[in-house]
Amino acid sequence: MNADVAPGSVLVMGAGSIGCYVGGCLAAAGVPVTLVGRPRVLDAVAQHGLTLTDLEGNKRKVEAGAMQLAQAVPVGAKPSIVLLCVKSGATAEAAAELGAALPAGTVVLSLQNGISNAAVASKAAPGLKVLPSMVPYNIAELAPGAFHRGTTGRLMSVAHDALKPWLATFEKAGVPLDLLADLRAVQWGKLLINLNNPVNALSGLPLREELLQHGYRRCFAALMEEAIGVLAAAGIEPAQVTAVPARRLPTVLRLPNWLFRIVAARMLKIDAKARSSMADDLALGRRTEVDALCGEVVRLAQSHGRTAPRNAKMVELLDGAWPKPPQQLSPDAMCRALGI
Ligand SMILES: NC(=O)C1=CN([C@@H]2O[C@H](COP(=O)(O)OP(=O)(O)OC[C@H]3O[C@@H](n4cnc5c(N)ncnc54)[C@H](OP(=O)(O)O)[C@@H]3O)[C@@H](O)[C@H]2O)C=CC1
Ligand SMILES: CC(C)(CO)C(=O)C(=O)O
Repeated sequence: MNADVAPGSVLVMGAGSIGCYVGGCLAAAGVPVTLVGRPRVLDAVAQHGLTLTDLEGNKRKVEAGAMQLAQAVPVGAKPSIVLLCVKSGATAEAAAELGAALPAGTVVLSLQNGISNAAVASKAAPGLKVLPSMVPYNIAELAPGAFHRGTTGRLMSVAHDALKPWLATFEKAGVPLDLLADLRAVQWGKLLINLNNPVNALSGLPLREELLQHGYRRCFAALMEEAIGVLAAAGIEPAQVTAVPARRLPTVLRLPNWLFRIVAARMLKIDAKARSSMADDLALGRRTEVDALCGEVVRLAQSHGRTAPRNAKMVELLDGAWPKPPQQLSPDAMCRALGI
C-alpha cells in the first residue's frame, strides 16, 4: 500500500490532549481529520492551529484550515475510523452521540485509560464497533493549541481488519499503532501505571518532579502493590508497559532517591513539562477519572471477596469530596491519608 495516500478520514471525538495530538499528527501526514470538541479547545485551534512537539525535539505545525473543527458530530459524517478521546466520565454521552450520527459498523478506537470505556461506549452505541485501545505516552497542553508528547511508546489496539490499511499511515504520522488479539493484560498493565495519576494530580507537580519525591513514590507504590495483589487473586497477569516490570515496580519506587535515579533511569525519561492527565482535570475543576482507575481496582477486589482500602481511600479523597476535592497534598499528608 502507498503510505502517502490516507486510507480514509478520521473523526476525533473529544479534542483534548490525546485527540489533538494523535489527530493532529494524522492531519500533518495528510489525513482528512475532523476534531469534535469544546469551544475552549476548538477556538484556540481555530486561532493558532496546532503545534505538536515531542521530547525528541520534533515540531510540527498544522494550520487550522487543514482540519474540520466541529462542536458536534457533523451530520452525514462517514469517517473511516473514530478516535474516542474523552475522559471516562464522558464516554457514554459521547458514544451515544456517535451512535446516533454515524453509520452502523463504524470502527471506534477507545484511546482512553481504564478498563471499561470500550464496554461503556458499546453499550451506549451498540451499532458501532468499539475497540479497546491504549495510549502509552503522556501528552500535555502547554499553551492554547500547543500539545507536547513528553514520554515515548506505541499506540495499541485490539486488531480489526479495518485497521490494517491504516498501520502505514499511523507509522508515517509518528503515532505508530500495534494491533493485538486481546488488550486486557495491556490495559491492566497501563492501569497499574495510572495509579500514579491521582498521586501526581494531588502533588501539584510535573510528573518527573513528583516521581523524584520519595513520599509520593511510597503512595504510588502502596496503591500499585495493593492492585497487584488484587490482580493475582483475580488470575490476571498484567502486561509490562514500562521499562520496569510491574511486579518489581513497588520495590523500585520505594528505593531512596539516589538509588531510584539510577535504577529507574529509563522510567525517568520524562520531559520536565509532562504532567498526568488527571492533573489537568483537577486544575480545570473537572471531575477526575479516579473511579475508572482506583475504583476499578476496588470493584475487582470486591468481586473476588477482597478489599482494596488504599485505592478506595483515593477514590474517596477525590470523588467523596466532589465538587471540592483537595487541590494539593504534601507527601506526608498523602501518606497519612492513605494510612501508610
Ligand atoms: N493526556 C494524557 O497524557 C493521556 C491521557 N490518556 C487517556 O486519554 C483519554 C483522554 O484524555 P485527555 O486527552 O487528557 O482528555 P482531555 O480532557 O484533554 O480531552 C477530552 C476533551 O473532550 C471534551 N469532550 C467531552 N465530552 C465531549 C463530547 N460529548 N463532545 C465533544 N467534546 C467532548 C472535553 O471537554 P470537557 O471535559 O470540558 O467537557 C475535553 O476537552 C482519557 O481516558 C485519559 O485517561 C491516556 C494516556 C495519556
Ligand atoms: C501516560 C500517563 C501514564 C502519564 O501519566 C497517562 O496515562 C496519563 O497521564 O493519564
